Amino acid sequence: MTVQVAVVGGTGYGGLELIRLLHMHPYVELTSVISHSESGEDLHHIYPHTKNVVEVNLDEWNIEETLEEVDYVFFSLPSGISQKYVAQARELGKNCIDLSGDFRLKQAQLYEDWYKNTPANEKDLEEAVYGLPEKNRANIEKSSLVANPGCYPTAALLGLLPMAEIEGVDPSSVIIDGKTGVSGAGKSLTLATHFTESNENVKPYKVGKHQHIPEIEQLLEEQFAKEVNITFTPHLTPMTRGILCTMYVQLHNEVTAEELIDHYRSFYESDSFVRVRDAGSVPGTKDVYSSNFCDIAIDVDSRTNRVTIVSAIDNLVKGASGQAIQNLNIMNGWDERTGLWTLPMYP
Ligand SMILES: NC(=O)C1=CN([C@@H]2O[C@H](COP(=O)(O)OP(=O)(O)OC[C@H]3O[C@@H](n4cnc5c(N)ncnc54)[C@H](OP(=O)(O)O)[C@@H]3O)[C@@H](O)[C@H]2O)C=CC1
Ligand SMILES: CC(=O)N[C@@H](CCC(=O)OP(=O)(O)O)C(=O)O
Repeated sequence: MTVQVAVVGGTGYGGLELIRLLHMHPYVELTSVISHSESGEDLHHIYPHTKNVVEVNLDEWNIEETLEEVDYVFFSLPSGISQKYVAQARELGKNCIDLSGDFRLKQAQLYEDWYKNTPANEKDLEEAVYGLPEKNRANIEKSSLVANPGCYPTAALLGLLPMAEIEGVDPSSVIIDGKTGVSGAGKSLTLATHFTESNENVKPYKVGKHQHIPEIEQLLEEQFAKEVNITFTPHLTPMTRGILCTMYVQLHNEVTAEELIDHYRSFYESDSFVRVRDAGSVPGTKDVYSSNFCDIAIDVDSRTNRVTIVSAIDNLVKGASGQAIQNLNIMNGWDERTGLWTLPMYP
């Protein structure tokens, strides 16, 4: 029942979170952690908190040797870089789960426009399955290349998908106000993530230009079966982990918050990681910290007939590495919660 797994990009934040979570997985043997910058080093020399618990020596990317015994490869590399390594692994017949944005957008031109990079090869793009289990479970089961969703799209889509079944909802009325912790930017320092810039500050960034806009629209278009243009503004906030999306949708029929809550609960009946709040209760990022949960609240403003939806995730878990492991579980026919069923860390 055990599968052999490798992580590529082992010293980045996503890679490190994969290592932490895979260590708790009963059916996984972490055979290799591949690092371009630190190969040959023991992991605990770079990250002393791993000592005596996960003892690995970092491998270099040597496709034939390091991946020989491996069944599944997690890629936690920057967008634009990942596609090249994924293509090599797929030539060897490896199952791949990619955390970057390289395989999420089905239209190559959209990828070029928003990521300003060359798109992945046509065959891999066509075969990649968008790894949002709550939407795509049946396709993920059969897939050998999973494009793990972006962090904001995970939070936004889980909050918005059930609205497609509410009569008279125009998805182009959707406004998403997103807030993220600084770990969302990865471990490399930039001026924006510098302590003196991000501490005691909340700041919008990539206004109207964020690469997750076409990803959210692509999935909403599938769900609503019509063209969708959304407004999305992300904000950097002074916390380490967490994504909170507060979203507004215009209603054209009269629906109560209680009716919507009932609808959301039946929509997510089989989805263990989505928790819908009772009326009047709203989640914060702390309610899901270090866990694979997505907590959702819904309210209706009867004065404006607008719905407010709040969705909270941990960007590194449900927004990246936890969801990637949820996808591994689905690909193997295991209970989706395997290795992930933990309480959020609180306070
Ligand atoms: N952080 C987050 O919350 C989320 C991240 N993602 C996506 O996951 C991926 C990883 O993100 P994250 O871990 O945060 O980023 P980091 O910058 O923390 O890590 C990326 C790692 O990739 C490796 N790497 C960097 N440049 C190159 C290169 N030119 N060639 C080969 N390897 C390289 C390095 O690890 P090494 O030297 O060890 O190989 C680096 O540490 C990205 O695509 C990101 O967009 C998706 C959702 C959420
Ligand atoms: C704080 C911060 O900068 N967060 C990043 C998260 C992006 C990410 O991880 O997404 P991709 O995988 O689509 O590149 C951002 O907003 O661009």
